[in-house]
Amino acid sequence: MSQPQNLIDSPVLVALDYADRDRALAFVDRIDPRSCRLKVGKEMFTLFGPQLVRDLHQRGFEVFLDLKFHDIPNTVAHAVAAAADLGVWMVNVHASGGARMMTAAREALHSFGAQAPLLIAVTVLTSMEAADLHDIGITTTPAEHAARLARLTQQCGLDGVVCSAHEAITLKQQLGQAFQLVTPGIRPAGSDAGDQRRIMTPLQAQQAGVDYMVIGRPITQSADPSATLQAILASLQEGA
Ligand SMILES: O=C(O)c1cc(=O)[nH]c(=O)n1[C@@H]1O[C@H](COP(=O)(O)O)[C@@H](O)[C@H]1O
Repeated sequence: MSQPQNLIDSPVLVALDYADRDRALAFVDRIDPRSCRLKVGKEMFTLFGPQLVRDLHQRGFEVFLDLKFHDIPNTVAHAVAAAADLGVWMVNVHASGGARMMTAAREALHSFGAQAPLLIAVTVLTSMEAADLHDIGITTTPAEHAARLARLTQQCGLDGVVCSAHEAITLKQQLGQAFQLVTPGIRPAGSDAGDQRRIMTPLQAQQAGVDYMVIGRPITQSADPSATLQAILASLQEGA
């Protein structure tokens, strides 16, 4: 295990969603590991596997392994333990996998002690709105459904949830400050929403009390990704 010990204070998690490893690393090599953490998701992990995570660790970055595990409890428990073996800083599952699945995932991390990654659960994807939930038989609002899944996640002893920044204020009130909120669907003013639906600007998310904000395309697809990241960090510092 080669987990970097950055102890960084930045709330920004850059979603490293590139199909090209060289382009991804060219960006990574231009930024400081103290300025953000990196999220490796399904695209890059499928293309480049665990070696990519090791390469990022070697460069001093902490990594959120975003594979959103959702399977039978035994399979998810082993997958989460494999992520811990890789030394990642954070790993996630889908809360809709249910209480037994989330509990199995948490128990799989016991033996890692203080080296265990943060374990969080996805509530309602930020790309989903009420009509999408309705299609799959859920008739409550995204906010109500996210709150229900977040409560279940906390009861199972996980560290926090992935949700929309729109839900942050209510979830912090209901579940307490220590329960970590990770919010994708972050769009600096004027940037394209793309497939995201429940969005907020970085500053609004910070003011709503989120712990970590995931930002992908507004940074990675900008003409100068490292300058865009710096501008976002500066706007957050001004607002703090
Ligand atoms: O778990 C996630 O990170 C996640 C959950 C969610 O509800 N919505 C969501 O967008 N994500 C991830 O966050 C990133 C958002 O990227 P951008 O939309 O490009 O900023 C992507 O890598 C998604 O896979």
